[in-house]
Amino acid sequence: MANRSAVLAIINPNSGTTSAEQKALLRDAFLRQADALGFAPEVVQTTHPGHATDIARQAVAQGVNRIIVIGGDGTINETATGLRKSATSLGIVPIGSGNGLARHLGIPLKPLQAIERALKGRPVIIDSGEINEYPFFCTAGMGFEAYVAHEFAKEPVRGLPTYIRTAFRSFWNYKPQRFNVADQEKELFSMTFANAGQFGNNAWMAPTANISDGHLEQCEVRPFPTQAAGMLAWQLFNKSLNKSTYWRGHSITKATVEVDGPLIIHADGEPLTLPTGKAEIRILPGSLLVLL
Ligand SMILES: Nc1ncnc2c1ncn2[C@@H]1O[C@H](COP(=O)(O)OP(=O)(O)OP(=O)(O)O)[C@@H](O)[C@H]1O
Repeated sequence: MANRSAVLAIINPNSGTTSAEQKALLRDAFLRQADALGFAPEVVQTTHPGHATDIARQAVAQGVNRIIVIGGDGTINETATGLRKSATSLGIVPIGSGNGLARHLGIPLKPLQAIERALKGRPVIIDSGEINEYPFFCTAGMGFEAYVAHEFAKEPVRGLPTYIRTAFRSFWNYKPQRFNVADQEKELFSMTFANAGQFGNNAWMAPTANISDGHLEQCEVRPFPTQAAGMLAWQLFNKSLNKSTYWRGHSITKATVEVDGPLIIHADGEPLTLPTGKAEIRILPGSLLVLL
């Protein structure tokens, strides 16, 4: 028999709210479909945070062509980190809480369809971003969205209902922050660096972001009166936040943001803290192959 092309699936047992049984069914479906299509499939389950990056790097070194993540944006981030600037393509089977990258790219949200897409799809080049040493593929940001990411990480249960509750509670506790951006002091509710247009769950912070144009969208939301919150939330999910007078966005390739004291940020929803208070953001054009 001719040599079969290797395809590796990485499963995060901790992603989203899918049960262990459902994940086992997806693993079996992946193995079956890949085998039927003539691949030599293998599955690895992550055992700890950061594990997916190591697995991906090892697979790249072994010349594996396709790596398929069965997980959420955090696991996709970790895997894609190991694949940047390599010839190995990333397939996405979204089972996370937000699935921002999959939604932006139009990848099916039904896992069986997504498996088929990843196995039959062709590699398409996209950009990625970096905030200090942390890569991101969807969005990175600071202000309210970072505050929510840090609060969400403290919750014992993941998933959309928990996220909504956390965001709602955070809104009442959060105070807009002062940022120094390009030597200009500004008070902002939030600041986002968008490679993809949305955070996940169709919350479109950057409705016009193009994931392969060699630029990030820097989106700023000014502080707003409480009575404007409903309209802003509606525009966020209606993909029309760029029509709001509180929103401002422009295309960048790099940016520097500073605050007094440690800066809390997120990269693809993962909560991080920059102890120096300084964030350097940049685009890495055409740095990842995604199976579409
Ligand atoms: N075996 C494991 N045990 C515990 N945590 C893990 C394990 N493997 C990976 N992780 C961590 O789980 C976190 C969450 O995973 P993931 O992003 O896939 O799901 P999610 O958060 O539910 O989805 P989304 O990012 O779409 O909200 C990641 O930060 C990853 O580092």
